[in-house]
Amino acid sequence: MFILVNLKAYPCDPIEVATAARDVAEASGARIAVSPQAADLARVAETGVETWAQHVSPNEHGSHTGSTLAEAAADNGAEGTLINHSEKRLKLADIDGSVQAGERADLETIVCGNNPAQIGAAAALGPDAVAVEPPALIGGDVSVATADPGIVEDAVAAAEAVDDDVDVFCGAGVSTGEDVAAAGDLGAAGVLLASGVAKADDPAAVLEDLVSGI
Ligand SMILES: O=C[C@H](O)COP(=O)(O)O
Repeated sequence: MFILVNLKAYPCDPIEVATAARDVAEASGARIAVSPQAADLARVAETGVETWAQHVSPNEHGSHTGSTLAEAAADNGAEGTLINHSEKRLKLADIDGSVQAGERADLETIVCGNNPAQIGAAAALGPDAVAVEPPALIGGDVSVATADPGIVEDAVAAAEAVDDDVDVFCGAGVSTGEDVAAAGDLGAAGVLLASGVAKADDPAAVLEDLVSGI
């Protein structure tokens, strides 16, 4: 199970979380990545933790003010990128373009979707993985794997029906090792989480608990 921690725009210290994630990953052998704000990519990557962008634009180099180029993310240490997160929705053509941009820059790609139908459509665009996140459960304290296990199972089936090379992640409300284990039991290859770590008083302790569920 891959544990991907999205720091969103929470007022946490990205270096504290990155350092804790690196240490827990090294001690446990678990795959843990941290996804900070674009402006923090380089200094988070310098800690040695696996670093992901929260978004990349579909654009190539050119007159695209305000864009986040996949190449720039990669040059600043990103190894992968989220695309179409529930809080950064894109048009279909732009999701496709961002997946291609990620591939162009050698970034791993995870396309997010709200439900199994969107997950099937996302899988058809050829990302490395997709992540199902019911918006109503994001930021809450009940894991998607507990509150709505069917949506995870249906997302796994939807992706598999399109392309069984595309891994399925789930996210929303994941904060414990039990949540990670439950997600794995439903067929998820990883979890996408944010508030459980980014808002924690002791991110290292939460990460240690999370990896206990792998
Ligand atoms: O990117 C992370 C997801 O939106 C889940 O967020 P959450 O763990 O705060 O529910």
